[in-house]
Amino acid sequence: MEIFKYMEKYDYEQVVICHDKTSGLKAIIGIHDTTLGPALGGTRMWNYKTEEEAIEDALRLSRGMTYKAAAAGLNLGGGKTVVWGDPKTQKSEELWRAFGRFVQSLNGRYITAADVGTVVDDMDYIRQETPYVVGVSKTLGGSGDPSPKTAYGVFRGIQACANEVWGSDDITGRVVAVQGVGKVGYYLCEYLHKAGAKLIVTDIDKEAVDRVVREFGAQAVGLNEIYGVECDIYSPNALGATINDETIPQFKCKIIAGGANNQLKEERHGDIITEKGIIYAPDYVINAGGLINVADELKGYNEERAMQTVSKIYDNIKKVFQIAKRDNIPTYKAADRMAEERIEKLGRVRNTYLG
Ligand SMILES: NC(=O)C1=CN([C@@H]2O[C@H](COP(=O)(O)OP(=O)(O)OC[C@H]3O[C@@H](n4cnc5c(N)ncnc54)[C@H](O)[C@@H]3O)[C@@H](O)[C@H]2O)C=CC1
Ligand SMILES: O=C(O)CCC(=O)C(=O)O
Repeated sequence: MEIFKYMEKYDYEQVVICHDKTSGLKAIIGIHDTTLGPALGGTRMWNYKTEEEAIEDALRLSRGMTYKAAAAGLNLGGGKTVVWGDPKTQKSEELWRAFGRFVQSLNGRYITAADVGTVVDDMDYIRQETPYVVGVSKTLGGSGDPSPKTAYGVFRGIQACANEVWGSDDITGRVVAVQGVGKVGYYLCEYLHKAGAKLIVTDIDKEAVDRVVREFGAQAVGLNEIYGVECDIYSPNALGATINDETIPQFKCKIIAGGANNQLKEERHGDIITEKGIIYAPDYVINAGGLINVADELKGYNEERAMQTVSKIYDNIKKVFQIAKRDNIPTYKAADRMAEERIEKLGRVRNTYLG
């Protein structure tokens, strides 16, 4: 991979390669854009096959965070770390503390958090070396598991979609097909059930399915059946890339709105569902509740305030729809435009010399 070519193409600011022999730390911090504020994004620990794969992931993910933060209305830029290693066998206190010292050396340009392969305990070790980490334990002033907040944001996004399609936030009697009833999916089902929706669910974890059937009266279906069920809303909360050439012909829904990351297999699938008349809530706008929640820690965590900000995902989704109509483009492109416009305008505002 030609790093500078890639950085130039997508306008990256910085890539930091961190190594510590004692702990075996191999980490790559990607800082994409800090126009709006310090770059915030989680640390992913993964056993990448190659060095190149790890660098590519750090870059791709950090750029995604720029868009997520900008679209959420946060004063934050985009960053992400990948730690190259097996999260099951290669974690240690010294590894996280070595990493924490690298984060500290950036003096607040980058703030880390948890991601795939990392948990609150890892963040607590990092906190011993730097204040530039969020998603730490509640006893350290942190906000704990972000999943319920992510689910609340997805629920608010679904209400915005309902309003767009049926002219009302009320989802009483609407049928929602929920794929994945893990952390986010479970809490989402709870919100939907309380709001009077009917649930059809699937998950590879039978116990997780049984729980939502028992608690929320959901109907369980097979893993591949979920795409073709008669429903009003399809809500992906498990895997990425479930909007693809195989699934699109099966969809009977009017709305796609869920918490999973990277839902469109390819961008063109966003065009195809728009042509089919399906309203799509762009993933990084609707699933920003976790980010909004951890970002609140920077002000001294206040759960009520965090929930109020998460609730605004309703307005963010509505704004995406307005831009899509204004510019006659699919919603996934409108989301990018909304984020880019905010960065550009505020970037210019922040150019003013303050003396
Ligand atoms: N937890 C959070 O706050 C956030 C999560 N996300 C995204 O939301 C999605 C769900 O995240 P979590 O709930 O935290 O993860 P999780 O691991 O708790 O839940 C995912 C669920 O999907 C199920 N699953 C896996 N493969 C499946 C398949 N082929 N068909 C049906 N179900 C399948 C798993 O068994 C599991 O129950 C992920 O894409 C994640 O990246 C995005 C933003 C924040
Ligand atoms: O929710 C978190 O813990 C950090 C935010 C983040 O990295 C993400 O939303 O992907």
